[in-house]
Amino acid sequence: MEEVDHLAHERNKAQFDVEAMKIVWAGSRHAFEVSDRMSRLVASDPAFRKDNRATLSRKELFKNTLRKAAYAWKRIVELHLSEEEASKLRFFVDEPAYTDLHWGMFVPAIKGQGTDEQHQKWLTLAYKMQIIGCYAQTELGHGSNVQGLETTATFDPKSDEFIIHSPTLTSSKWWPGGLGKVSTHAVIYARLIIDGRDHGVHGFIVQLRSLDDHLPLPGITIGDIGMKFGNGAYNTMDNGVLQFNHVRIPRNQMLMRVSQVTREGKYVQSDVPRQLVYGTMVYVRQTIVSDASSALSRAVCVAVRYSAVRRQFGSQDGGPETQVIDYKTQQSRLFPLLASAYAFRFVGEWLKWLYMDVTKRLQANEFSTLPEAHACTAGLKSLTTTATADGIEECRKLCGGHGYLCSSGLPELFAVYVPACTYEGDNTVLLLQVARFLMKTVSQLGSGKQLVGTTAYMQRAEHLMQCTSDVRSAEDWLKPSFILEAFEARALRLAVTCAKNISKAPNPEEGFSQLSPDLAEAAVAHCQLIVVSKFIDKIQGDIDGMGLKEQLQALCGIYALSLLHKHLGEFLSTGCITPKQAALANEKLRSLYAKVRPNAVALVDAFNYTDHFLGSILGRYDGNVYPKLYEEAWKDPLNDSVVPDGYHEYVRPLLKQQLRTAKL
Ligand SMILES: CCCCCCCCCCCCCCCCCCCCCCC/C=C/C(=O)SCCNC(=O)CCNC(=O)[C@H](O)C(C)(C)COP(=O)(O)OP(=O)(O)OC[C@H]1O[C@@H](n2cnc3c(N)ncnc32)[C@H](O)[C@@H]1OP(=O)(O)O
Ligand SMILES: Cc1cc2nc3c(=O)[nH]c(=O)nc-3n(C[C@H](O)[C@H](O)[C@H](O)COP(=O)(O)OP(=O)(O)OC[C@H]3O[C@@H](n4cnc5c(N)ncnc54)[C@H](O)[C@@H]3O)c2cc1C
Repeated sequence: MEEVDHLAHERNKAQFDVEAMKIVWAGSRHAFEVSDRMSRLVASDPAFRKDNRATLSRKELFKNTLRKAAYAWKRIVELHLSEEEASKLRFFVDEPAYTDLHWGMFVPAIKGQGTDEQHQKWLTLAYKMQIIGCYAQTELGHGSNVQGLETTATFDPKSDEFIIHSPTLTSSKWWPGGLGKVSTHAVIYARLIIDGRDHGVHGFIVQLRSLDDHLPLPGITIGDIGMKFGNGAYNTMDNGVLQFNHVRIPRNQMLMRVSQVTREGKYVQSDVPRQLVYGTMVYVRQTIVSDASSALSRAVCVAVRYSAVRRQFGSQDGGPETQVIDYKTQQSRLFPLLASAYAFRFVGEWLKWLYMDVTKRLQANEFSTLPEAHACTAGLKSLTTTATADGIEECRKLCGGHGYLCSSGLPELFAVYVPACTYEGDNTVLLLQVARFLMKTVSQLGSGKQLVGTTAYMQRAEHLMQCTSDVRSAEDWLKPSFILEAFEARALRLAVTCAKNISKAPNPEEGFSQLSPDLAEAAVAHCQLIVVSKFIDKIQGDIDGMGLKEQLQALCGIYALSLLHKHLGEFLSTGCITPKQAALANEKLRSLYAKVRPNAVALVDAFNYTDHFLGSILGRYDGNVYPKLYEEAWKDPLNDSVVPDGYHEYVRPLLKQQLRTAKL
């Protein structure tokens, strides 16, 4: 039967070159080609089927993931895939697995915190997956407060070993992915004790299970922590619990780049800052920002396509009803999310550059940009994951009742995604880290110290503290200088107000604690400024292709002005803009929605997602939603029989009883 594209009329309206936008979205032609090839490879291979996850039991689900991971690895080896290709393949397989922690945290922890000899020994094995590792930091009693971890690593000079021990129930490692059932090794974090003295938390490589029979080694108790939120979803991962009972490891298994313990038991701190022990988290937070744009774009792709298919009300003279995407309320909820997906993509690209830059500097023992890298990765991780989790849920609502079906793909996407607000640092805890960085920066204002990077705008404090916006028309709100000034003034004024209020407290710590809700808002304002400014930078760079710049300008305007609208109280109360200017911003926003409307479907096509990856009947490329929803319903196991199991035991007796009652 001939395939019909129910969204063809939408695609024909596009005013820009979609193929060129695919390249901008991917980052480069090369990145696009890799991504396109890997997505097709996965989509065309039945071994990567994923439409049955919600109906599998935990054991079936987990075994299925083990099978996929082994098969993916086999394909990676057979096809000689590069690191870039392999990680794209993993992305399109779209299933959390122990391999994420092995490649995403265990390997980077050894790379970042290990010595050359340690790299030689452990990375050689890890790269071939001859050992499988995880990242065991969090404990039952402490996750956010890393300095509060209780596991101990006591140096025994007689045997030249560390004794790893869990002294309390709350010191049990709890949450590490891959730990529960698969990992043979872990990088664990424990307090280093030498001669009774506590030197704080350090990383150690510990073997957990036998490489012969996979049984836990002596002194180790280990298991899975149980089912998590949602069907399928993150339950493909074996998040684990681990206790040590005086387990001995050789001294050379402490990760010794940051500090060393000598044969004599002397603790030596190198010039490298202690915070490098937290380096793996900085790396992963940076990757999470790009992942946010992927998750949000996926939800938005579903919601935009379905909103163009779905019609409700407004039929005139028996004609078709209105497409729900034409309702202004639908646009005002959906288009800021579409704009955010693009915004997070570009800020993710920039953050990757920042991370690579700081890594190069660290290798050359230049540590000055580390605090900014920490603040940016922490803050942007927090901002983008919160917005993405909320955005996925909003997309579900934008799809009405059908969004609640698993076959929409949105419930599982939300369930898999939402822990990103917690893992790699609780989002509020991370905002407070940004706030500390901002308070330090504000305290340096007027000291003559040159401010660089993302806080360079504070250098113009004198102007930004007293300026009012010069916006006079709705059109003015499209000018980058007006947008930037409003966001800079708001961020600076919120930070300075916090600093002033902290200074009135009996001591800075008490003041910081009292002001923490305001500080978190100041941190959000600073991070939003970063995202807006990186979006503007992107547009001002080289962008080739018919109509691309216009579309990206519209999306950038929507991103910035919808935030301005959402946080209007802050912009007005800090006196950055007037109520009249706020009304003009809203007027501009409405006109931008109208500009994006005919391009909306093409703007999500530019993500280049296959139907396999989207996993959503509502988001199908061809828009053929209703027949497929109908077909899908019949596949549910409940429909295997006309009369359900349990009818004769539980329903029929009730019905009979009602009959008897009715006769009375
Ligand atoms: C089926 C599929 C099969 C496919 C198979 C394919 C196979 C191959 C494919 C290969 C593909 C690769 C795929 C890779 C995928 C990668 C994906 C990764 C997946 C990730 C999943 C996530 C899992 C989750 C993991 C975790 O959650 S790990 C635990 C995280 N924990 C936290 O984040 C804890 C949060 N807490 C903290 O960070 C800190 O404790 C704190 C910062 C909150 C406070 O710390 P502390 O008390 O020490 O600090 P202070 O406030 O006193 O500050 C001291 C100073 O230090 C500075 N600081 C703090 N942190 C840092 C830092 N990180 N860096 C630098 N500086 C830091 C502060 O600013 C202070 O500075 P100052 O003194 O100047 O003020
Ligand atoms: C799916 C998943 C996978 C994970 N994978 C791993 C892994 O592989 N390895 C690993 O080591 N860990 C892992 N974790 C653990 C994760 O890193 C922690 O759960 C996370 O860092 C949050 O810490 P917590 O659980 O201690 O939260 P808590 O700190 O107990 O947070 C509870 C509440 O207290 C608030 N709060 C805490 N401290 C402060 C403060 N100072 N000021 C204001 N409010 C505060 C928080 O905002 C939050 O609202 C994983 C977690 C999840 C959910």
